[in-house]
Amino acid sequence: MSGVHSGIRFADVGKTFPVRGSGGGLTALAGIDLEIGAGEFAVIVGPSGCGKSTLLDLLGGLAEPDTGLIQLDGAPVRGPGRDRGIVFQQYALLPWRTARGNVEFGLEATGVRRADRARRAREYLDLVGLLEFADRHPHELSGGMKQRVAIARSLAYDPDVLLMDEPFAALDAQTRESLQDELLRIWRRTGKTVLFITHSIDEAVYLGQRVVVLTSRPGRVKSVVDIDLPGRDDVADVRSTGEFARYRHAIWELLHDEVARARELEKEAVGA
Ligand SMILES: Nc1ncnc2c1ncn2[C@@H]1O[C@H](COP(=O)(O)OP(=O)(O)OP(=O)(O)O)[C@@H](O)[C@H]1O
Repeated sequence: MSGVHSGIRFADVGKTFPVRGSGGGLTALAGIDLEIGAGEFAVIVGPSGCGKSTLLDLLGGLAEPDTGLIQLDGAPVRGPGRDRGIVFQQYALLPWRTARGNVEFGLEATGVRRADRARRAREYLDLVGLLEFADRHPHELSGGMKQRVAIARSLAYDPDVLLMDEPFAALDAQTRESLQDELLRIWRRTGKTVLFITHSIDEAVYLGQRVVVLTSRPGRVKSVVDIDLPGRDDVADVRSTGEFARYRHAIWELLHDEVARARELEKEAVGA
């Protein structure tokens, strides 16, 4: 929608939050260098509090970096925009609107004509398999369905990039796995660039073409792991394969020390 989508670039990005009463600051991210190609599915993992959400907020234009540069398609990010859709852990649906009404909501603000809104809402509810539930309100939908509505709502703008901050964390294991498959299917069909945050190593290995491991705070890129599971679509239960286990273990090892360090930091903060 915004010309040719050529990808995302973080160059030496840092973010420090002021700490009230101390005169100092808390550095959430420091020296982040990362490039994500157009159409790539990248997953970010890291210990709690290492700045994952902050990284996504910066790319979403919800916050500004203190140092460095974030570029989308070669141009600096200067605020939120319809070229980036965001899906959070909590569905953030409007309770008084139906599934269809929620998907149409964002389009209303952007001046899309009524007939076009209805067409797009139908198209994207169909894409997430919820066409039959279009007239239900959020309280009549399961958690997984609500999250699918939220995904449809983000996709309806036709953003180039989908930013997902632990979107499946609140769901039960089975629903989570089926939404992972659904997301992969949608990603393949739409060719969107996806940046996905998770705490689950399994989820990261299952979804990502690359898994970016961040250090404990301040978050830096510790390692980027290429995931190559060629048999993913042919194997009934790819999570049980030796290859999957090897990737899982490699990322676990990378994370292990960082999680321990993050715990120490937490203890120090409480003791301070
Ligand atoms: N607006 C803010 N003001 C002050 N501190 C903040 C703000 N937002 C985040 N932080 C702090 O910055 C650090 C990074 O937070 P962030 O939410 O990005 O981490 P995270 O890796 O997403 O954590 P989690 O895995 O627990 O969700 C944390 O220590 C957090 O307390």
